[in-house]
Amino acid sequence: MNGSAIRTRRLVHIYRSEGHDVAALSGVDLDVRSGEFMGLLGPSGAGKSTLLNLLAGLFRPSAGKIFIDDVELSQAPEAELDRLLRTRVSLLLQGAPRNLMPFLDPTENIAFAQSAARSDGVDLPPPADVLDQVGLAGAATRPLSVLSPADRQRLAIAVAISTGPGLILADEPTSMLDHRARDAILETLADINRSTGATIVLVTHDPDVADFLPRTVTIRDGRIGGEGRSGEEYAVVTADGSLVLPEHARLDLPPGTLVRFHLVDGQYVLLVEDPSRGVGD
Ligand SMILES: Nc1ncnc2c1ncn2[C@@H]1O[C@H](COP(=O)(O)OP(=O)(O)OP(=O)(O)O)[C@@H](O)[C@H]1O
Repeated sequence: MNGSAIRTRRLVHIYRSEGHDVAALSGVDLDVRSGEFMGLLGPSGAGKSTLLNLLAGLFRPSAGKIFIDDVELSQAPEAELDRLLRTRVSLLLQGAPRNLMPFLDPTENIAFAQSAARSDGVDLPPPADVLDQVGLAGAATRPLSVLSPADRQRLAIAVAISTGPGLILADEPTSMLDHRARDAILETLADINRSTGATIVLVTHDPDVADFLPRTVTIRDGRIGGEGRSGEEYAVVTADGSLVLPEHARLDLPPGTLVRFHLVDGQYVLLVEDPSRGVGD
């Protein structure tokens, strides 16, 4: 199965609460290719969870567009949207227990997660195969209370993949785990990405998780603040032609700094104007 592609254009989200509005996203243009495994980084309150929830269709953006494959979420008829989000998109909430039924064993949790898609006539693998895929074959009928935190997270992942999604959205799937468990969960997700081709977008605060991922996008103040590719940091030109400075350059280049773009041997070089030079010097 192919992974889903994501495209957002000028995505804006404003939370309206009594007395004041909060602009959580202020114009996000994000492209994720089918089958990518990528991370969303950024400081607390930057808008990562809001973006993830919008991609999962949990609520509608205040403005802008979200495409999952060729479907624009705000234009899709309700029934098509429901079906797309139920069959193609899985959201893994932060904290394994929020994704699980505590009184059901692992096999029953998978069967429960699959029940709606099965009644739509979708052909799905048996729960035992899904548990095997995440390394939980030996825990099929164990009560959740005896599973380790890492195994509970594996089960939450199993639930997320049990409907054969093309897109897995995971909110901090490795938080609250020790380093060994974290690395094992990342390997499990990487294996799912390779074997099923599903696109995976995960939110993380952990620099070690970011280093593991082939691509990261940093959200800052509700905008795309930069991109990382295999450890290399890049600034990103936005749709309106502006360039968000990397955090470290902001200290040296305060607002109002003049810069020139020079083309030298086919490469752009950014030259910072000497602030002591007056107009007409
Ligand atoms: N339901 C809500 N009502 C009002 N404001 C909200 C709501 N949810 C989030 N916000 C605000 O929107 C902004 C973005 O929040 P969001 O949770 O998306 O950030 P985040 O990057 O995921 O942060 P964290 O890493 O702490 O989870 C913040 O200023 C937050 O306070």
